[in-house]
Amino acid sequence: MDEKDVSMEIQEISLDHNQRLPVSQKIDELSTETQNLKVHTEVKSINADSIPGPEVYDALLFLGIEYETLKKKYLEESELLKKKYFEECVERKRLYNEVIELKGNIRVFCRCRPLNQAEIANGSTSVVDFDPSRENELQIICSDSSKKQFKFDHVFRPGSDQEAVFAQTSPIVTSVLDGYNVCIFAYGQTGTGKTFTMEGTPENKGVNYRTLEELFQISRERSNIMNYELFVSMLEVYNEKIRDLLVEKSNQPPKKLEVKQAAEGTQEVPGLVEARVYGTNEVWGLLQSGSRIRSVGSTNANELSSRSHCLLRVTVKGENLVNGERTSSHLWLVDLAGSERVERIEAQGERLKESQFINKSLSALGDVISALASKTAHIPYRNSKLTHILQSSLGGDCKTLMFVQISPSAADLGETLCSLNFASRVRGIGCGPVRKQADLTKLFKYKQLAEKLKHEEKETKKLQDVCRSLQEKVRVLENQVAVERKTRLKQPLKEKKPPLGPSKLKMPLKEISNFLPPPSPIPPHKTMSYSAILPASTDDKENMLRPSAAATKTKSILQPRRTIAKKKPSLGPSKPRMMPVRRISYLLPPPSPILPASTDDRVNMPRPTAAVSNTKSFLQPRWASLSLRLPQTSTARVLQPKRRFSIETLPPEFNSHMITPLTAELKSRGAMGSQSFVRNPYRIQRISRIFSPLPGSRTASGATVQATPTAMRSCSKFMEAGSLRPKHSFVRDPKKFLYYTPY
Ligand SMILES: Nc1ncnc2c1ncn2[C@@H]1O[C@H](COP(=O)(O)OP(=O)(O)OP(=O)(O)O)[C@@H](O)[C@H]1O
Repeated sequence: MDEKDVSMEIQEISLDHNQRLPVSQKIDELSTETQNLKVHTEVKSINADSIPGPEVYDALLFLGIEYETLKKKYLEESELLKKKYFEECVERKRLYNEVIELKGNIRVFCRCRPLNQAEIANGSTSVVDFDPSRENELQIICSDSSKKQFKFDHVFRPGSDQEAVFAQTSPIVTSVLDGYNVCIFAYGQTGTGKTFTMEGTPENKGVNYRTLEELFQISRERSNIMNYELFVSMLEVYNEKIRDLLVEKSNQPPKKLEVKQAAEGTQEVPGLVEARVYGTNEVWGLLQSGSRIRSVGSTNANELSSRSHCLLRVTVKGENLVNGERTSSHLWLVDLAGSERVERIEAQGERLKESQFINKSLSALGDVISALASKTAHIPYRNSKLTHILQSSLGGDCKTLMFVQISPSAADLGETLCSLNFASRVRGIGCGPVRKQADLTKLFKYKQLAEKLKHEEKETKKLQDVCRSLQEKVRVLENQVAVERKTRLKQPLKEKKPPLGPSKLKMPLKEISNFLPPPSPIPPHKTMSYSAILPASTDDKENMLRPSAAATKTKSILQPRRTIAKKKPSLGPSKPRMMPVRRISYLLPPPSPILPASTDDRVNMPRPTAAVSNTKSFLQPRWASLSLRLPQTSTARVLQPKRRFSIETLPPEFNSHMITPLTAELKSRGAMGSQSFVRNPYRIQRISRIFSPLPGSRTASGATVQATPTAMRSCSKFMEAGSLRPKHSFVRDPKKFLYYTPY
């Protein structure tokens, strides 16, 4: 019986009897007891030693609080540091850009390669001379032993290594991280080291690799506030065709690439490979693979001559982690094809064609640079693929750096001078910040505006002075008028003449259009007063001009300060007497029926025509609108007033001294007469203006005519009412003048 059979038997026994064996039962009981004992012992030991006291809890609590405080402090300080760093970055960016702007947005570095083996073997000598005291200058010894000096932003001598070159270049390339578009290109004769400067060799890596290395380095440094993504594209422009250098060569024909304008206005090449790069390790391999595909050929100037322009584009997309600001900028690193003379390299066939394309695009680049220099409105970017691609990164706010590569060999003297002259022209663009130069044009405009403003201010000041002096004169005259008015008001009482008018008619000077005549030796009934010209019961009464029918009923109207007369058709045979009134408000009759052409009694109005009669009276007023001659015994017919205007007359003693522009002219023509021009009030206006006194002229009595307020008002009034406008706006104030108001 084997072991299997025994266990089967035990199982059967157990199942049969449905109960366990006493041994196994005992074992179970014992194991349970042991377990309980174990737990009991453990619990006992815990109670004794392991439960921490309240001091431990306190300590734990304290540590927890301290941990929280420290954590909070750390977070605060790191925030503060971040902020400070950000501020520093902003300030650095601002200062750096200021420096770049001051130096010029286009900078030119010159690099001279050493004499190569072949040249040394040929016994070629160097024609480039460097003055140790002048770092940025070089001299070219011409064939006639004369020296030509050139100055650039930096000059690298044959001994300068790649590191020294990049040390000067790095501030410009890194501004791409601040959101600026940057373009660096190497220009020069074939075999002068353009590719060496830009690409370099595995032992002496050039600007391209070092740039990416620097960009990675800085983006790592700024990682706490900035997040950068770097992309690389590589293309060549060969015979005016764009070729993607990051696409592996295949049997399929290459994709046709074109320059297109993106929605944001930048120039893009749709379909161009854009490789995201994360570190320097992959970059070198990528650049090398691109360079390998590049079109090269052998010329007698360079065994591995670049037959195309090689463009490396680094796109930087940045996100500011503090303020969320996003930037996207391009850095172009261009290795141009050699600027060689076709005949010099003895190019033929394919090489000749290549050279022609190369020279054409280089000349287009020269044109763009010239246009940028002369700030012409149109920059011919589209004349070549090269300039079209670089459009967004050449000129304006972009930062441009040009390496002009030269050979020291005497054999290359001509080409060297050509390259240096071109580079000098390019540098001319960057003489001073682009924005500053743009401001100069604006500055000139502002200067002109400022001068104009200054002149206008001067004029205004002058006018204000004139206005002030006129106001002063008016004030003086107002006082005089007030005194005169008082005197006149007293006089009629003394002489028992009818009162001049109710005192309530005392109006401010502005509203006074006339004064009553001074007391006259002529009996009252012969003077041109209201009482005289409005007899109560004769025909003359009807002939008198009156303002309205109602007016005649009111006595107050008959005693105005301003005398109102009505013109009559016939005034009788007697010689009319000159009114000593200075101004009379006159109501004009309708023109034709009431103004007989040939009676002495008519109202003789001055007019400047040759037909005017010999009567000099119309010439008497100096500031008068009209001189009025009225008969001593008038038999005027009452006429319906047509128009109302003011007439001024002057006392006869003014006659001989009155000189106005018009009288002078009329006198000289002998054309002064007495013909009335009442019919044409517009002419009156003009005459009134012309009759206004000459500045500073004085009357026989010594009064300054110019200062007479009536004259001023008279003149201004007509100027205002008629087509003749006052010269200056300040005399347009309607309150200052009485108006000639036709009604
Ligand atoms: N500064 C330098 N120091 C040492 N060697 C240099 C220097 N510059 C150029 N060279 C060497 O001169 C040769 C020609 O240089 P490179 O090919 O860069 O000229 P290139 O201007 O690019 O010519 P191409 O326009 O024909 O392409 C290379 O062998 C390069 O290593």
